[in-house]
Order: sequence, then C-alpha cells, then structure tokens
Amino acid sequence: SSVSRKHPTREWSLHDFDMGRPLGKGKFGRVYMVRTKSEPRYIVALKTLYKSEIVQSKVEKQIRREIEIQQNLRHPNVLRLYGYFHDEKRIFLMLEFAGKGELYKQLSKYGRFSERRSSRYVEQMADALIYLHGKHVIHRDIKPENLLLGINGELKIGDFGWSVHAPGNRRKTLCGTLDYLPPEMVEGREHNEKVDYWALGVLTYEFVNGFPPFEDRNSVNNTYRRIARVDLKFEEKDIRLSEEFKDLVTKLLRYDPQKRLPLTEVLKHPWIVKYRPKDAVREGA
Ligand SMILES: CC(C)NC(=O)[C@H]1CCC[C@H]1Nc1nc(Nc2ccc(C(=O)N(C)C3CCN(C)CC3)cc2)ncc1C(F)(F)F
Repeated sequence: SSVSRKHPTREWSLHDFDMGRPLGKGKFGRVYMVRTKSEPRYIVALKTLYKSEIVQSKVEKQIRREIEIQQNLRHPNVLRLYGYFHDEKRIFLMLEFAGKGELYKQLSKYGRFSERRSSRYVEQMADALIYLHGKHVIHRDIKPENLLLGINGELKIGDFGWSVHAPGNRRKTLCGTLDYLPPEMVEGREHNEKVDYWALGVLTYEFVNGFPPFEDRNSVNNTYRRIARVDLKFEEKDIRLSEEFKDLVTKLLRYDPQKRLPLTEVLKHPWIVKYRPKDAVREGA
C-alpha cells in the first residue's frame, strides 16, 4: 500500500492525517482512528506513545525492538505496522486499523466463546505463531488483551511489546499477570519459542472456559505454584467440554517444553479440523 511506500520515519507528520474518533487507551498513550489526507485515503490506527512516559518506565529499548520487529512482519493474523514518526513529545505508530476491535472485550462481554469460535481463533493463532517462529521471533506475551479482530472477525496479534529474537532470557521484571507464563519463565530459566506453545494452550483454555487454567484470584503465589505443578483441571459443572478440546489443551500445557505439541500438529488436531469452515482451502494441507 502507498501508506508504507513513503519512507516511514522521514516524511510522515500529524499534518498528513484527518483525526477520527479515539479508539481507546494504549499503554503509553491514546489510539485514534485517522485517515490520510492525500489520495488514496487510508484509514489507520494512530497509536501515540509519550516519550516522557517511555523514559520514566525505562522501556526505550523494548519499544525500539517492538517497532523493528513489527515493521518487518507481513501476515494476515499479525497487525501491520506501516511506519512511525515523532514530534518533540510523542512517538506515533501508524498501525493497521482492526475493524472489530479488542478481542478481550468480546470475551468479557460473552463470558466465554463457543468451541467452534475458539477453534477458529486458535487455528489463526497457530498460523501466526508458525510465521513468527519461522522468523525467530518469540512473542512471549500471548493473551486476549493483545489480540484484535479484523472487519471479518479475523484474529490479529496487535502488540509485540515483549517479543524477542529467540532464544530469549528475560532480564526485566515481569509486570502484569502471571497466568500466561510457562514454568520455565516463572522459574526465570532459559526459554525458547516453546513458551508460545504453552501460552497458546492457556489461551485455548481461556477462550472456552472464560478464565485461564491456573488462575488464583486471591494469590499470585498460588498461581505460580499451580503453573509450576501444571495443576490443570477441567470443570464441567455448567458446560460440557469436548474430549478433543481437553486433548489439545493437555498436549500444549506440558511442563517439559520439548513435549509440547508442535504448532504444525496443532493445525492437524481433530479439535481444529472438525470446526474448520468447509470451504476453507489450506495451502500445503
Ligand atoms: C493490541 C493492543 C494491546 N491493543 C490496543 O492497542 C488497543 C488500545 C486502544 C484500541 C486498541 N488498538 C487498536 N484498535 C483498533 N481497532 C478498534 C479498537 C476499538 C474499537 C471499539 O470497540 N470501539 C472504538 C468501541 C466502540 C463502542 N464504544 C461504546 C466503545 C469503544 C474498534 C476498533 N485497531 C488498531 C489498534 C492498534 F493496535 F493498532 F492500535
């Protein structure tokens, strides 16, 4: 698209856009729906990051890495970063606009997703992760809050704040929820792209149940313990879970990273195949 044809960091400025409605608040500033003034008019999401806040939180390197990684990615289930520019106070990211908004808001609105809908999201996540790992990028922060929905309901990974080139060894203290972290990360050990396999298992569980498998709302320590013990339970008090669903989750939530089901096998798993749209054509199937 011509949005990315112009060199991203030299020529763009706020004057190139008509401001639209605010889409919400990002980590370091607001996000706006905007449109380029010049033909052809493009709708993009403009994410503002306040330099002062970035400096205070000492995440300059992380932001630089996030931009460098996301700018080089091209996949239908990965949100495009077309380019960026800055003024004296703010950095502006020109991102793909996701027409149906934030997935976590749908999850909290409905409480949980059907197995059919969850299975299609998981298939798209597996496709995106195969692509990322193929470029030696580990995401490391897969969770509903980082996922957006395109205009046709397709899933888009929208945030790369914690992604690294594999293998990684996190130095910064982890903030936010432990729920998605695998044993090797909560124990601060060396980790590789298999951390995303674990997180995909947690995500699959949360889509269908409406809460993550090792959650303990009252105690972070207990969540930590439940993760380290892989204390996985399937409750079927108020919903019936299919055997295929339980089988796939169990094969992703393995303590030993080497034993986690490879993503290519996820795409062939009965729980994914049974809900695949009949007309869907997969290359290399
Ligand atoms: C992954 C990352 C962690 N998350 C984010 O960055 C968040 C932070 C704030 C918004 C979002 N960022 C983006 N959001 C969109 N699309 C979008 C968002 C919200 C709505 C929506 O439901 N309303 C406006 C509703 C409409 C109805 N009213 C009632 C409430 C708001 C509709 C479309 N496209 C691209 C981005 C991106 F990522 F490029 F910035």
